[in-house]
Amino acid sequence: MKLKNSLDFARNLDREDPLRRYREKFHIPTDNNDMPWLYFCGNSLGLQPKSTAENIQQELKDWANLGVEGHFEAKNPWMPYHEFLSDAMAKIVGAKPTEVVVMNTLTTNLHLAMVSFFETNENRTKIIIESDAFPSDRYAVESQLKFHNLNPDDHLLEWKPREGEELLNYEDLESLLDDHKDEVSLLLIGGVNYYTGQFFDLKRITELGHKHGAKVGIDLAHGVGNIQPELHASNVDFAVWCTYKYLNSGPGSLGGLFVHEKYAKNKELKRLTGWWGHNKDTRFNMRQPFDPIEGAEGWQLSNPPILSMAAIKASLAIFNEVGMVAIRKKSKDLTGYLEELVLELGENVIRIISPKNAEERGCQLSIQVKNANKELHKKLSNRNVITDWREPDVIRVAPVPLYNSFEDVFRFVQILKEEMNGY
Ligand SMILES: Cc1ncc(COP(=O)(O)O)c(C=O)c1O
Ligand SMILES: Nc1c(O)cccc1C(=O)C[C@H](N)C(=O)O
Repeated sequence: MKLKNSLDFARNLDREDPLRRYREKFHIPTDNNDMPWLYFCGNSLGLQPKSTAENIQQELKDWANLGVEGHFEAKNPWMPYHEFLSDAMAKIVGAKPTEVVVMNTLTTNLHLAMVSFFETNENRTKIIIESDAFPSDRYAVESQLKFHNLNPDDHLLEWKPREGEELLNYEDLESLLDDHKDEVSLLLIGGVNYYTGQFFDLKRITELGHKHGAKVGIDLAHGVGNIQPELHASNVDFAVWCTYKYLNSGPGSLGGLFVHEKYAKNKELKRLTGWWGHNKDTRFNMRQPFDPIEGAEGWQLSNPPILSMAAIKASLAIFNEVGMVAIRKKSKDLTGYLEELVLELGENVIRIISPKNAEERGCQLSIQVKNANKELHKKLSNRNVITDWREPDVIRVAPVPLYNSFEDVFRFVQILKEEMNGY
């Protein structure tokens, strides 16, 4: 019998992996000897699909040959280009195509959504976020409060972990809502927390929020393409995400917005507007009063950058082919294997703060090594192991099912073991 902790065992898992051929579809960075890096940073910037260049080239070619006529005559006409992304994106987040749109970037979309869904009245003035929300989310929320002349010190509430713990408990969220009865207007939660990797029960959170009269928004930066958020069924009011992490669409690429179908026809909802959100039939008549497109498209402002969208289109084609069910299945196996090998290093020297239950996390494990500091992360990088360090003391490791292998995981743990010596 092969030992789990052996290269042979890992290679065997790769041979049996139904998704193994997808690794070939990505550019994996290599060292000077053409050895592939051990890349575990798809939670920050996903790797480039080989089909991306071809997709972008098509649009460059059409622009060169057609100029402005490309809006209608390009192989993929630019005028409706964002629509080509909606079906695949909707499947990934568990939504109806009319509930999603690709536009802007994450933080911009968060602001636009808060303009619509953070409504205040005399009593309801507060927003709840996770105490360890990603900084950009916190800054965005603080600035929205200030925009409404509300002091964040009084109106920003934090859902905190218990003393000595990292993960959040739903009972504590409920107590927080009870303690601030009728005061909370919006709950904004990271669907998968960037630091711990905790994947929240979105349906449960939404039910809690709605029961207390609050709207619920989800930041899916670390969730999209990683877990299955089932946005429509969860009944969340809105969600926002980026596409440069697990959706592999390139640095600074566009974000996404989900607005639940129940708001599709609501033209009274406050929003910031632009011409791309206007009724497509009359957009070019000009001089029309604003008439929002029904659904998420009605939140668009500008005509979108086609070159970035071409990269997203390339990546979504892969997701569409594989499907989130198969991706999630491999993800649980791959991260489960990583967890097993890491725990063998000894719980007295290493600790995983991500949830133990695979249903409550995505692919990322957040690891603490006793007495280690950022130097350890540097040592790993020097050996072409790409992870990231998040202050104060966590190494985030995200094996991505589309391009990481069980062998990558095995090799990572071997190197970690060697470099941990001395801490
Ligand atoms: C949870 C979360 N929110 C917000 C951001 C900021 O995204 P962007 O720079 O695309 O607005 C990120 C990533 O950078 C993130 O992980
Ligand atoms: N987008 C990034 C960038 O351009 C530079 C550095 C980091 C990022 C990230 O996306 C960080 C990521 N959101 C995180 O969870 O830490």
